[in-house]
Amino acid sequence: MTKQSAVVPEVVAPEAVVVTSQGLPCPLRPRIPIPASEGCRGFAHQEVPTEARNQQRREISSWVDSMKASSPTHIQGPPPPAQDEHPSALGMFEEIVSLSKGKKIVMFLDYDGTLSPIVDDPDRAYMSKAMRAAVRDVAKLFPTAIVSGRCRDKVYSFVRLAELYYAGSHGMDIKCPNLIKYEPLFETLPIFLGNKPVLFQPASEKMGLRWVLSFPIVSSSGVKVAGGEDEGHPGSRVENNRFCVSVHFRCVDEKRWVELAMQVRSVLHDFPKLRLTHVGQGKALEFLLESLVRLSDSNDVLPVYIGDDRTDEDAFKVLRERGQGFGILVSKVPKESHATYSLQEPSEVMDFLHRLVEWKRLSGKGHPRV
Ligand SMILES: O=P(O)(O)OC[C@H]1O[C@H](O[C@H]2O[C@H](CO)[C@@H](O)[C@H](O)[C@H]2O)[C@H](O)[C@@H](O)[C@@H]1O
Repeated sequence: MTKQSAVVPEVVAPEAVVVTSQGLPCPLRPRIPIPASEGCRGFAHQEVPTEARNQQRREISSWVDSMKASSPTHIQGPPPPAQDEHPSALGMFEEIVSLSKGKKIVMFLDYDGTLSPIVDDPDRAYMSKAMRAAVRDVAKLFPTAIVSGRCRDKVYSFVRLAELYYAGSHGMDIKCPNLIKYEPLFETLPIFLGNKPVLFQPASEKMGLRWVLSFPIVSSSGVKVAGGEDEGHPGSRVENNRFCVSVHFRCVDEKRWVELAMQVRSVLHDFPKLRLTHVGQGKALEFLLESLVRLSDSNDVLPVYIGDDRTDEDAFKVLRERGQGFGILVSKVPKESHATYSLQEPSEVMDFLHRLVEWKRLSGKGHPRV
């Protein structure tokens, strides 16, 4: 990262907890069987032995800590200093484009915190017109995918560019562009040709997510956990992302996060197919590389993934493990990351996209192959 002061006054703003219907590892699944409640509105109050409850609290606390540490942040103060481990992608731009020599760049862009600034109200995380224009220009030159935890329709309603790939619900809902403009890249891929969008939905709506959401999420003590007018945890919010649910902590008093996480967990015991977890975007990236663009075996492809939070780490890791392409972390503060480079905020992401377009236009004839 670029400049940073020694002490950065910072309010840590946590990522949402994600409840997903995918069968992912589940660090927060209750270890103690809790009797099922009758019906779905009420959740039976149960006595959990004190030692077990303390153990649960310790687990949750450490999970909440890791969520804080890996989440997008609000910075109040001067920008952070250079971070050697993840040098600025703008500062290293020449090196980056030299890595792409003879390769086809494929762009993967996270949405929240990458293309739009983090804001308190998830429904108002708008993308600027200038950013939309930058993404549109990039997509004219390189295959470009938006990879998001949000429901695909929602992220599309913010981005509104039909020529992109969209992976919503952390990769559980993937759609190709209506019009494929990259035939020269995909000559071996009849799946893309013919103007037919391709959908990939590994999760199933039969898993009951809609049913869960049609009721208030109520804790075992009868307190509504999240969503709307919530007396128990003011500021909390549940977001329906179609194949997963986000429970937002950002506007909840930090002292209540552990309690809120414990309530979310206790509520979920009646829904065995749902998991409370951090999910990642790595699977979406792999799917797009392997199953859709079928570029994974290709040595002449350079995937570039830009993202800001823990779910993006998964994708950075995939790229590192493949030894293919690289991740760019969007963060104002130093973080442990599998990314190779960094950018501080969405405005720098836009600068990077502009430079990529300018470089491509100067160096090539608008053909995707470098
Ligand atoms: O993968 P992403 O596109 O980054 O989606 C991850 C989550 O993004 C949204 O939440 C985050 O942004 C909100 C708006 O700035 C912010 O209020 C919230 O605190 C952030 O966690 C989205 O609302 C979630 O559903 C996504 O899981």
